[in-house]
Amino acid sequence: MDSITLATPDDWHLHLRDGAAMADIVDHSARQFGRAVVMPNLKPPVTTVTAALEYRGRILAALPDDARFEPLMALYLTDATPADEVRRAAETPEIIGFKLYPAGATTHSEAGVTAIGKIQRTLEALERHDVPLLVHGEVTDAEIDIFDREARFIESVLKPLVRRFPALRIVLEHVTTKEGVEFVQGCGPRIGATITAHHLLYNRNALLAGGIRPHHYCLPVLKRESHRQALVSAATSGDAHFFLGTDSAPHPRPHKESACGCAGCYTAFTAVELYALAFERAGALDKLERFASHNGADFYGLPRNRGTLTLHRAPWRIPDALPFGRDSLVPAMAGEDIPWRASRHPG
Ligand SMILES: NC(=O)N[C@@H](CC(=O)O)C(=O)O
Ligand SMILES: [Zn+2]
Ligand SMILES: [Zn+2]
Repeated sequence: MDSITLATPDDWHLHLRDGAAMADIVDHSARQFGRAVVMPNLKPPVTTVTAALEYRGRILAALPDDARFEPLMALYLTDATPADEVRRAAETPEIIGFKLYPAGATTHSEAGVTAIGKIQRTLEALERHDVPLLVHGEVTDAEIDIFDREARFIESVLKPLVRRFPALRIVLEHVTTKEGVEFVQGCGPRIGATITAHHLLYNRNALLAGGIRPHHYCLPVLKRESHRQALVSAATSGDAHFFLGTDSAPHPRPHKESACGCAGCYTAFTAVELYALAFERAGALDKLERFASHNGADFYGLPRNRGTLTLHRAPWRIPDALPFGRDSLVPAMAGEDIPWRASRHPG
């Protein structure tokens, strides 16, 4: 196959940061996606509808005039989120949901939720107003092995949560394990999961074999090959529970290439091309459109996009680095050739 055309895809999990750095990267997403869920883990975190709408305004202002890109804002849940903020979010179409970061789990999660028991009233309000809960699904206990943190979260937090709030819509963000995939497959249509391109393409050897590769360090951390295979099966199955979320998470190069490097892979520059590579390797390019363009919109009850994106087989070399505010940024597969090239045709 030399080209494949999809309905315009969406990115249901994206980090854009803010300020000059954001302005340097936001168009990478807008060139490929119709919409993106913009994560709220700024400093300080985006905890209110007002702050999210201001942030959204800065994103739109940084885009080229002819861009057709709709940021859908996630709010950052804290121990102190008032039920009233949930009501305001439910009344604001630009807000897609609330993001649960267990405190200490990942980048800028310090202000996150310290114990699920502390937010029961907020969860009740989310369920009542039908506002989705987006979850970074890892426990944070220092004694739990980092490769087991997602599986433990599913047993100790997610399963009880789903039982207690059966009508709550929940997205297990950036699922990385067989346990996560199997849990979501067994749930009804109110539970979904995003899958990143890097977790489809790489296992933990890419991080640790033959040298430590900080640009492959992200959270949840890359897992062993059997988990990657479970993710590929889920993404390419057509199962409506699973949809595209890059978790593209840019960090300045010196913060990645460091004795204590930050977590996050920058995949937005070639996002759909990376997914196409993973689907092609699985012999499932025909399933890419459902995963990238249909399932997420259906889960959120939003219309599918008009317009299309075409992937041409036209190998090209990904740059070694990109501008990122005062610094630079190393994209996924920097310096390597990628077989597909995406071009978007807004409808
Ligand atoms: N995925 C990551 O490794 N990092 C994300 C945070 C997150 O999504 O957990 C970031 O904001 O840098
Ligand atoms: Zn996360
Ligand atoms: Zn993320």
